[in-house]
Amino acid sequence: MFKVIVVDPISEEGLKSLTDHEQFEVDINTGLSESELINIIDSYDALIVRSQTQITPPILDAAKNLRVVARAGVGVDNIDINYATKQGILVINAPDGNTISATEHSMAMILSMARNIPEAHRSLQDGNWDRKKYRGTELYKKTLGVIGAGRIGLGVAKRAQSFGMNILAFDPYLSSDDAKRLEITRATVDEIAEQADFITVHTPLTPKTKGLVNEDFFNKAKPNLQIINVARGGIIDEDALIKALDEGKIEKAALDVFTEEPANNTPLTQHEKIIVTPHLGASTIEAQEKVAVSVANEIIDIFENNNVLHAVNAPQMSGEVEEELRPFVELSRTTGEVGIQLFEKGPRELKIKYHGEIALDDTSLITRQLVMGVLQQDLGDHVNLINALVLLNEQGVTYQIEKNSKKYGFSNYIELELVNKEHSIKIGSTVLNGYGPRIVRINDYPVDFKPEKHMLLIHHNDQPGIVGKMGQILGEHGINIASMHLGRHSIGGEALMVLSIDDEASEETIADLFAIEGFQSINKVELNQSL
Ligand SMILES: NC(=O)c1ccc[n+]([C@@H]2O[C@H](COP(=O)([O-])OP(=O)(O)OC[C@H]3O[C@@H](n4cnc5c(N)ncnc54)[C@H](O)[C@@H]3O)[C@@H](O)[C@H]2O)c1
Ligand SMILES: O=C(O)[C@H](O)COP(=O)(O)O
Repeated sequence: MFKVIVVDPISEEGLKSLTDHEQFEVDINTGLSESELINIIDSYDALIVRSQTQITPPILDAAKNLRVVARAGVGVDNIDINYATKQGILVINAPDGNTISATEHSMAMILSMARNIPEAHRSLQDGNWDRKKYRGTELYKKTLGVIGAGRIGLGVAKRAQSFGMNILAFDPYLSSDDAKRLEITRATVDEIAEQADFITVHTPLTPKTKGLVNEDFFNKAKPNLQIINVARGGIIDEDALIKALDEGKIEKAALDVFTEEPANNTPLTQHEKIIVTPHLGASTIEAQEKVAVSVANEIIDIFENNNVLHAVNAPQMSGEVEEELRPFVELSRTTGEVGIQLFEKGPRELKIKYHGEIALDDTSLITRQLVMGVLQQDLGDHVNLINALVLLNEQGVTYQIEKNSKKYGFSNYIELELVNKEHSIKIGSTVLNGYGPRIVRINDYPVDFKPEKHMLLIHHNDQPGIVGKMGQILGEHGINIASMHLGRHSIGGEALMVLSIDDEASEETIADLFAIEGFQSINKVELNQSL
């Protein structure tokens, strides 16, 4: 049984797949303070939020069993993603469930602002009939600047085009082909500031977008500019906005979102040139149901099938992709496990190479598996696919990836090199058609073995009789040899022997083996499981 807690108001209808599921117990407990949530969070496997509840490091520290934080909506700025990642907690969102509602709300804000609807409504309710004061502006043939042309930004652009508006858009990811197809003109932030009559922002709030619209921007703006923010408070610098309105540098603003929420009786909510709504962009019956259905179904899929569709802090994973990559996934973790056990001191750098067909795939999952294999030796089960790269960085180990689609003797080849100041070691592995995963290189030795649970890697001189002596000693210690592979540079030179044995070799066994003349070093390699 998995326990899920819902801490913000979410459509209960939309959560039905989860609440009706026999494997899940769902508690709805909204409006908790941070300390109240800290007191109860350790018994939950998954947590569902909207934008109200801040998911802070102390909450994540207390969440000893938490595997997933699910955001029933788009913006994840209320969740400390870096901390969740470090703790190995998966964060997912529902990226498209509220797109239409937020798009329509943006249009409602633009139209309300252009035609003074909230002010005129209030005035009429106060008993006035003032037609002159509330004269508005047409959208037709005006220029709309869209900053952030993603789902909502492009949705607004499309609707504004149907009003006859020209669209300028700034988004680093908007290609010229897409812009052409959508009849949108790509522009810089400055060009938008200088040319737009209306501006709407639809980026996430990030260090880069915080204050993207600022005093400098307003200094370049046209005096008739009307600007809206239905994305996140802070993308438009709030002090600069008030100053620009007060100094008549721009005409009006419409805000659905604020740096501090709830925003009650603030200079922004009370300003006569700003119309406001209390973060209502996603507040429709339809959007709330869609985001709830999305997170509920995804939580079930994660716990039942390990499928992750909308990961915020992990590579996308699905049963299908994993099935396709399964031999590589297991091989790469094992390659990491073997590598770290052959490397005596801690590595400072990992050099990862993908050659052949595998280089054409998205290898992010495989890289994380390699790193997990390396780190789990020292950090244990705490390391998972979510936090592997963060923990590697915390250990002071850098990594680099090289990809080359040219074949390297095999149709696919993965190489892990562990490096520190004193030495380095290379482990090469592949998946052989019909034979499965193999380790095919250790440093300069060509080898060919299937990694098994208990192994010994022995550097020795290539001389007659050595194998017999070794078999005898292992036999005396009651250890059966499952397989043996030899790799050497030249006859009579240095050689490498890889033994798979049925039981773990004790220190005593290894000491006895080491006494054999010609044995130079023995590395015991213990895997979590055989491949
Ligand atoms: N008011 C509400 O209730 C409400 C509802 C839904 C979404 N939102 C907010 O709207 C925002 C956009 O949502 P979306 O669904 O369109 O997301 P999206 O991911 O589809 O689009 C965001 C776009 O912003 C672009 N972008 C990122 N950094 C940028 C930068 N520095 N400059 C320009 N563009 C940049 C991205 O390339 C992307 O195209 C999010 O912050 C979300 O939280 C608010
Ligand atoms: O990012 C979002 O999805 C919106 O801001 C909606 O937030 P809400 O779920 O708190 O309404």
